Amino acid sequence: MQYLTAGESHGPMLTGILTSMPANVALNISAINQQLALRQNGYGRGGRMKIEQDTVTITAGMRAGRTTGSPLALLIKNRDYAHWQKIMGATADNPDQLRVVTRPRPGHADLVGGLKYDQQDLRNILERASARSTAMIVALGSIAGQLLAQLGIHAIGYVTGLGGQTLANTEWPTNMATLRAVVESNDMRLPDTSQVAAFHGAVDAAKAAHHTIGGQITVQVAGLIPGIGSMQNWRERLDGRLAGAIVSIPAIKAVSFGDGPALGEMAGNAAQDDITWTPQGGYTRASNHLGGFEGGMTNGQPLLIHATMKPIPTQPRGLPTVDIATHETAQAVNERADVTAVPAASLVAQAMVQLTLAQEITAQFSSATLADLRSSYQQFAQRMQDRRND
Ligand SMILES: Cc1cc2nc3c(=O)[nH]c(=O)nc-3n(C[C@H](O)[C@H](O)[C@H](O)COP(=O)(O)O)c2cc1C
Ligand SMILES: C=C(O[C@@H]1CC(C(=O)O)=C[C@@H](OP(=O)(O)O)[C@H]1O)C(=O)O
Repeated sequence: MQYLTAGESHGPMLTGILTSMPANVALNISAINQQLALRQNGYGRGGRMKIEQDTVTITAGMRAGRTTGSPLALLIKNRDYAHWQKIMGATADNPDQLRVVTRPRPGHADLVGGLKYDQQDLRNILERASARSTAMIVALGSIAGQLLAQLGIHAIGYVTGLGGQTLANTEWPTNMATLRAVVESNDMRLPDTSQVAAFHGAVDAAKAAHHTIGGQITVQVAGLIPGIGSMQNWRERLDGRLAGAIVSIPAIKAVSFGDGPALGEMAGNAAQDDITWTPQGGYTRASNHLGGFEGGMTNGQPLLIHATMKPIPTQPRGLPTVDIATHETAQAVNERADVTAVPAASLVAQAMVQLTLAQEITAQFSSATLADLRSSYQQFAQRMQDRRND
């Protein structure tokens, strides 16, 4: 399974391709659109999210509501394109309307990208570096999620910290359906709704102070059997592949599993997950310090993946920079921006986890059709279960 996206932030549309999706999966398009709406809904987003109303159109790989096994092609239109058509250079004969960007923003791709691709107009970099592309990632991830759900695997991304404020309570629901209902009930994607007002306050304070904030995200995955991924070679370690996928999300600067950085401070005998066995339940663990991975393989515990998002780089009061046209000291361009996008990024992280798991599972098991995948996955699950009980 492979996926790619194309499209500029203020261009006409985003395009996505997803290959090797098993045949005969009934896709729920309104469920994809619901995820797109949730991605837009996060508290702290800028004016752009008032313009867009993302919905997906699937133009290939599906007939009569079911996948055919052919590559899926997706498109999401950019409503904002109506305002940017001239600036985006829809025709070659309007160079004076291009609104050239020459003052790169520290923390964005503008300067390095401009140098690398030899662009004097940094818009040619920022348009594609923009996290607008994450709308398509969420659509693709939702499709991967629908496939995983057929195997009883469910992922949810949520926010656990914002601008230095972190959730103290770790007693939020462990049942995935309840957790999802709580997370999707509030525009901060918090698993603890008693904290929503405080987190809104952090966004409001940042906005009033003319700066931006980052935060902390967790993606939790339930229902995975042990033995997905492998210790045989570094590329096959699933925890490594997930970490790479998460860090590829714009503005994500750190990723960890289970107790994460705290593991480095713990005594060795307290940092592992002791193994127990009962005739009824087979092998079990009383704890999940390691976040569901041993040797790069799932160990049957829920996955707990944490990510840190840096503050949005575009500042209402542009940061010190250099104008690339003159080399003079300048104030960075102030494109309209989000105060924070941690809630949206938690959905993007969820999508990247869904895509990576779907990639891994369709590679490990026979997957031309959903029936093939189900039977080979269940056969393996049974073998792991038998081993646990023998
Ligand atoms: C959902 C989402 C929304 C974002 N919104 C903005 C924004 O409004 N303004 C901005 O400067 N950066 C925004 N970013 C972050 C930039 O896209 C990112 O910092 C930039 O592409 C450089 O990549 P890097 O931070 O990974 O180095 C957003 C990121 C995400 C995931
Ligand atoms: C468009 C999206 O996010 C954008 C990501 C982004 C950036 O620089 O990454 C900059 C902003 O775009 P604009 O300059 O048009 O306001 C965000 O709104 C989106 O999430 O759909």
